[in-house]
Amino acid sequence: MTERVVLKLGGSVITDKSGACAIDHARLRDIAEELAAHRETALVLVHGAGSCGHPEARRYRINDGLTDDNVPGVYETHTAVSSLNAAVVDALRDAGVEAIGIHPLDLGLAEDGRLVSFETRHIAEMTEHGIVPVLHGDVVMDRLRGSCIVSGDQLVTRLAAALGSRRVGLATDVTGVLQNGAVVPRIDRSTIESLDVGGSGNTDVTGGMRGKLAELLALADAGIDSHIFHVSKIGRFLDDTGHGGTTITAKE
Ligand SMILES: Nc1ncnc2c1ncn2[C@@H]1O[C@H](COP(=O)(O)OP(=O)(O)OP(=O)(O)O)[C@@H](O)[C@H]1O
Ligand SMILES: C=C(C)CCOP(=O)(O)O
Repeated sequence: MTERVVLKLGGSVITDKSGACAIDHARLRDIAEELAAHRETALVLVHGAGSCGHPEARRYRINDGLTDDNVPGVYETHTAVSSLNAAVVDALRDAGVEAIGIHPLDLGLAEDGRLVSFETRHIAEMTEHGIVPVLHGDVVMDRLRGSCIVSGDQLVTRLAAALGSRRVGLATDVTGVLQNGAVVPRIDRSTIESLDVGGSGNTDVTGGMRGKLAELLALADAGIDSHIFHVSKIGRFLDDTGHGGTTITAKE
């Protein structure tokens, strides 16, 4: 079976998270060039929402559930993050990567904030043909709440488990998980207690770094390690030559 790599581009690296849907096209071009140089890798790409989705999700209180007042927020949030998805796909295609956008709203169903169904067999099939599926954190219909936000981080864990991926990376705007300014090289359930991990510095409805680590520790429990590193180290992660960030692993 093809060894698939699941890579998430943090919303903080492809948008200016303090602005209003401010897409960093120059950064996207650089990332796309790097990924084009690794065309032999069977890649499944996920990206976060950054400033294209988090502000809408917060404004319409999507995670609190749907009421008569906030139904348009499903459209507004999905449209914002879909515009970012189109920009990511365009940048990749311009660099010669056979990328195609996939929207979780179309194929997922959640219950109390967690995906309960999510088709991945077509995604596996795409990678067999050199297609790079590009998914994103999204608003998803929820059987209990009406709707919820499924983060790119939740998608990463879901995809890695479903596709049997052993290489899972999250590129962010920080060099890794930091403690007193220094990168913590390894985190497991026993060491996380002693760390000071917060949310995001900007609008973020999915828990920032704290939410990310909760997802990745659950993935580690299922036997799959993952890596958080600076976006400039994507090439080194793909080459497995040392990303200098944090590895999230099961307790030894
Ligand atoms: N101990 C910590 N080490 C590193 N970053 C931390 C820590 N605690 C909080 N953070 C914050 O977490 C942020 C990264 O999480 P964030 O969710 O913003 O990333 P992202 O995945 O790029 O964004 P998005 O959720 O939009 O995809 C950092 O920019 C930093 O502000
Ligand atoms: C806010 C939306 C639409 C998705 C959030 O995904 P994340 O940026 O990966 O947390």
